[in-house]
Amino acid sequence: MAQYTRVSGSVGLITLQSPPVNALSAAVRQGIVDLMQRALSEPEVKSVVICGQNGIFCGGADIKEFGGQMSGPPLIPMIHAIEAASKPVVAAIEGIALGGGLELALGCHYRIAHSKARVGLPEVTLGLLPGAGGSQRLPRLIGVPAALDLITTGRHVTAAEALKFGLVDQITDHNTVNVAVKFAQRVADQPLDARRISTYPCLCPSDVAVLFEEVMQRVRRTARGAIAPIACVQAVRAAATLPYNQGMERERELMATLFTSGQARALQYFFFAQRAVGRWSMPSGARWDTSKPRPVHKAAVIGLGTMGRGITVALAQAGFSVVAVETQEKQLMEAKQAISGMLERGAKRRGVAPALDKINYGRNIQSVADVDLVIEAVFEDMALKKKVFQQLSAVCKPSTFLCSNTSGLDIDQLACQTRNPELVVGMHFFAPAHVMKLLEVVYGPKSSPLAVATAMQLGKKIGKVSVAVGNCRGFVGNRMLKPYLEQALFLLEEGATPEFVDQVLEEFGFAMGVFRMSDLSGLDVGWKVRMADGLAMPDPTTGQPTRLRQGRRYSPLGDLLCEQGRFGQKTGRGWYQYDKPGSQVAKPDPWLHSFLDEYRARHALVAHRIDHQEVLERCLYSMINEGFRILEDGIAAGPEDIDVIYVFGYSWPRHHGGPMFYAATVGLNKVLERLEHYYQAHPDVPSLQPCHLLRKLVASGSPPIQKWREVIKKVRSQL
Ligand SMILES: CCC/C=C/C(=O)SCCNC(=O)CCNC(=O)[C@H](O)C(C)(C)COP(=O)([O-])OP(=O)([O-])OC[C@H]1O[C@@H](n2cnc3c(N)ncnc32)[C@H](O)[C@@H]1OP(=O)([O-])[O-]
Repeated sequence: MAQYTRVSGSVGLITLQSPPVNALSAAVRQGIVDLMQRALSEPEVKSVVICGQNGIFCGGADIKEFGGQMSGPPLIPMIHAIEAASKPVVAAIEGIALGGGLELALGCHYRIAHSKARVGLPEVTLGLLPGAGGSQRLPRLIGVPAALDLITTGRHVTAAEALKFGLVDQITDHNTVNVAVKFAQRVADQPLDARRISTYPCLCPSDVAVLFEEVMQRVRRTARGAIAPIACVQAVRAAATLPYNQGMERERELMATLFTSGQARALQYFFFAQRAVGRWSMPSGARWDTSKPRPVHKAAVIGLGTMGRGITVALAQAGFSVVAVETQEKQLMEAKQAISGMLERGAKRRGVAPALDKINYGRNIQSVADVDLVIEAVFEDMALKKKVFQQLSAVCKPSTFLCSNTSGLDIDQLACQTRNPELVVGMHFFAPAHVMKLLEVVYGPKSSPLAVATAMQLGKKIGKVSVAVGNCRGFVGNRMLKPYLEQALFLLEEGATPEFVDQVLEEFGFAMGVFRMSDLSGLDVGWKVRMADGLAMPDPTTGQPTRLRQGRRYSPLGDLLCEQGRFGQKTGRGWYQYDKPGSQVAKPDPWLHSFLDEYRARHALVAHRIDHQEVLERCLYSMINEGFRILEDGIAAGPEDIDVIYVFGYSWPRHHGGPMFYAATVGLNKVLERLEHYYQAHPDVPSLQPCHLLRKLVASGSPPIQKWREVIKKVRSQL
């Protein structure tokens, strides 16, 4: 919807009204079309201002409309009509002008922005391109290099940067609508021919062909299979090489392909999934909207290893007072230096002062007595963590929330060490903790909704996408990773090479295949965990064969490499070889290939030809199957939680939506059928056995992902 008022006698003011972000829904577009006609037909009106209500200009096209039948006036002719208007039209940009919102502003003859406004063309992040003339007008206004940057990255720019580009005509610290109205009065009788961006020539640098080639190469490298960034480059190239009308035709063709693509559906699903995880719920019925968080002013971090340092930086940068505790003097000094360096570099990047004074360092746990929330980040060892929780419980105020940064240990066991187990939750950060967006907030059986709400709120304040999950070994992310890693090892045993498995996964869109990732993070990390679990050594008492542990198939390949000191990049050898320890350039290692041959011969394994499809299906479907088990167990409330965890924490390619969305696009019956096939071939691998919920969903006709929660509820109620 949109509202019309006449202000200062001669200015027609059109206000977009569609909370929360004044998206260009069918009703809003109809409103703009009708009210523009009205403003142009009223003789007293000499100029027009378009603004948005509640200090927000426009968040772009209404993404909710994309899935269904589009109705109402289309955007392109609406924007053309504004540009062709005989009276000056001024966009008064407050808050944001994004996507179609900025394209609307580009159709206006002038743009006035508030100094705190942000503008951008983020369509690429939704699998689209700026298809309402944005790809053609922006390069004509700000030049090809800047337009390519904005359109291919989708980044939002500040009003100051927009002014520098010439994207807006003026910025103001005052009431933007008032300033725009005065401006509109001033330009009321000025000629408009020079203000219609579609008539501008597209000014290109002399080496424009080289520029396009470079950008295309960069985009192909970083897009990891995403098609929208490539189409964005092609659309801008059309602006640079074709007359406006032909460029618009090219924009339309490219947009038509993107609009109906699976990638656009996945990215738009993911947009809403990211927001859905904030509306968390617990199996007890506690929810985000009925559980109030308690404010946290002062926090503490215990243990200043890699994770503790990152968490301290994240807290300090967000403005929290932090008590950072490390009992070892040498570690404390090193940590202090490292944290200061991280804060200084971050502040320099953001052009602010480093938050060094937000942190008080100490060696004594007593110094956390008065904090509101503690994040324990000591070594991943249950006995050690239990001891720390006992101490914290004795030292802290009774109301202090006690959180553990663990990647998979039992939160309940830690809660049991404290006086107030209801105030204990897990906060699983991902390394580097001040950079990675994901936070798993883990509730145990005793955790109160208050504690979950407070941890979720804290996560939001430090810029994380927080997902509330239940307590089980590995929580959601690492629990699903286990069958994926396991399949990758089995594939090596059966004839594949690390290079081939990685290549398939990287072609799918992962930033790194499983073996390159393992070399980067260090093979010894998992080895230590497997040793603690009694898995890494064959059991001499039972005489079990080495490829069978605890009753199921087990691959000792990783353990065997570790026994040889091959820990990955840090030792210069792992699944690959490196020029020297610490080097990042992975090269295939002939030694490893012979080692695999010998291993297969020793275990009488006959290598067979493993193709692309088998790698992808076994690695991904076994992981997805675990995802269904997680939903069945109530560890994640819905598929969106799993998908957000995987995209933000495990570099799952966003244009595939996340593992659960991917399963829905492949077809649940196909996933089920292939899992059955592989389970039959490998009956000693329980993770390949299709789980009950997957069967139930298929039996219910494979409903769309948005309806899975209903089936999940039924399955859980029957348990
Ligand atoms: C076809 C021609 C070409 C044009 C293409 C386009 O324009 S493509 C579009 C290009 N535009 C973009 O890509 C911009 C996408 N939006 C954003 O980046 C951010 O939402 C924000 C920066 C506008 C506000 O951030 P913030 O942290 O302050 O708030 P928040 O993020 O929590 O959102 C609040 C609520 O608004 C909802 N909602 C938001 N936008 C839209 C929308 N366009 N539509 C529908 N809904 C939208 C959002 O779902 C949420 O709903 P909930 O969960 O409360 O029910």
